[in-house]
Amino acid sequence: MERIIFTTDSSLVLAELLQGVRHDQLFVVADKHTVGFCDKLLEKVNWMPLNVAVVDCGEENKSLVSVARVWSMLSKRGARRSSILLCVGGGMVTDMGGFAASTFKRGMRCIYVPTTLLAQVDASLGGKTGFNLDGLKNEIGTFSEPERVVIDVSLLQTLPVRERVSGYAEMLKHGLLSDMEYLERLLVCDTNVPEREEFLELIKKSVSVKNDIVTQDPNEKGIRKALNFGHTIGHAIESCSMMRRENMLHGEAIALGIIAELYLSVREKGFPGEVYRRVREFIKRYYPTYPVMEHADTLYELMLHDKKNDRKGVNFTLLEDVGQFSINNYCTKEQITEALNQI
Ligand SMILES: NC(=O)c1ccc[n+]([C@@H]2O[C@H](COP(=O)([O-])OP(=O)(O)OC[C@H]3O[C@@H](n4cnc5c(N)ncnc54)[C@H](O)[C@@H]3O)[C@@H](O)[C@H]2O)c1
Ligand SMILES: O=C(O)C(=O)C[C@@H](O)[C@H](O)[C@H](O)COP(=O)(O)O
Ligand SMILES: [Zn+2]
Repeated sequence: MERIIFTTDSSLVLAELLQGVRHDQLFVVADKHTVGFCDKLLEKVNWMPLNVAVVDCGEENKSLVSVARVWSMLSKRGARRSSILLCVGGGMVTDMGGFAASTFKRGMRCIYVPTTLLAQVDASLGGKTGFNLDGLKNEIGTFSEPERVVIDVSLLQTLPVRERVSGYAEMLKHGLLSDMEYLERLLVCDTNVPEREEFLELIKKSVSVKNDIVTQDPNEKGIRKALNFGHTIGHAIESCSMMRRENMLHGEAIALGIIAELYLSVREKGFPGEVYRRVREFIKRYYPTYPVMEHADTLYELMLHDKKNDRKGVNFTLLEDVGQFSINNYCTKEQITEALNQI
């Protein structure tokens, strides 16, 4: 956890972390919204606005074009391996910027300042970096941890409610993977008007759930596949929606994936039906739906690209109970279609 710093004064923390880094060796990547945070974040640091790469917002820009923009800026401005790339933004920026850092000159130093709920509780942690290719999620990527992750929940004040609800889906996943007490707290918390202190506690709990799993299996050989719960189907929904140029958010797609994969868990692993129904009801109340049955064949084709798959077929993490997961389960197209029908 030493890598993860919680603070309410991120500009002070950054000034300390960047002490000794020459101003011409500090580089920044942000998107068109989050670049607005840089003046305040770096108010105590001598930095050069020319050393900033600004990419367009949104999942469709988690792309090779954006990565190349970051690489070009680094190269033209004389970045070295010992330079620092500061990634300021949501999961799009930390995944894509982290990838750029992990490959520039085969790896340069990197620090994340996650500015969305989703990035603070999930995307900035654990070292998965990458970008999308031909509509497929994170098709290209590396495992590479930033040196530090600076989590400042005061940065979330400007986050639109829809983005906050999206991030909450990954917290629900963490609740399902950890214990009933945490899941219960999430299910009774109003995602629209969270009470600040309580919300900080929930964020810290999610960070520790993710961190505990990643520490045991950083390269996803085994139990880290638990963190992919909801994603076999969720990523297919997200890709389908991205290819159709709809604007579905990662967490919105994962929430629907959680419904379907919990249903499979009830059917295949005896997950308690009552908990499934409560989680489904919560997701139905707060998240937009998607016409999955209209796209069932496309979704199945997309699932065939899931990174967890091997020759046995489409690979699912399923749950036996809250906090008890089972990895490497293979489901048939018929089982998957029945699960999609529950969304
Ligand atoms: N590496 C991982 O382990 C991991 C985990 C979960 C998700 N992800 C990835 O994360 C991405 C989604 O991340 P996201 O939900 O943060 O989306 P995002 O990075 O696209 O940000 C969402 C929007 O919010 C804006 N924004 C960011 N911070 C803001 C703030 N404080 N105030 C106002 N607006 C703000 C952004 O500019 C953007 O328009 C997906 O690509 C997903 O695959 C990665
Ligand atoms: O950290 C992990 O491991 C996860 O699976 C977390 C997910 O929430 C995240 O969306 C991740 O990027 C998915 O990775 P992928 O390997 O399925 O592309
Ligand atoms: Zn995710």
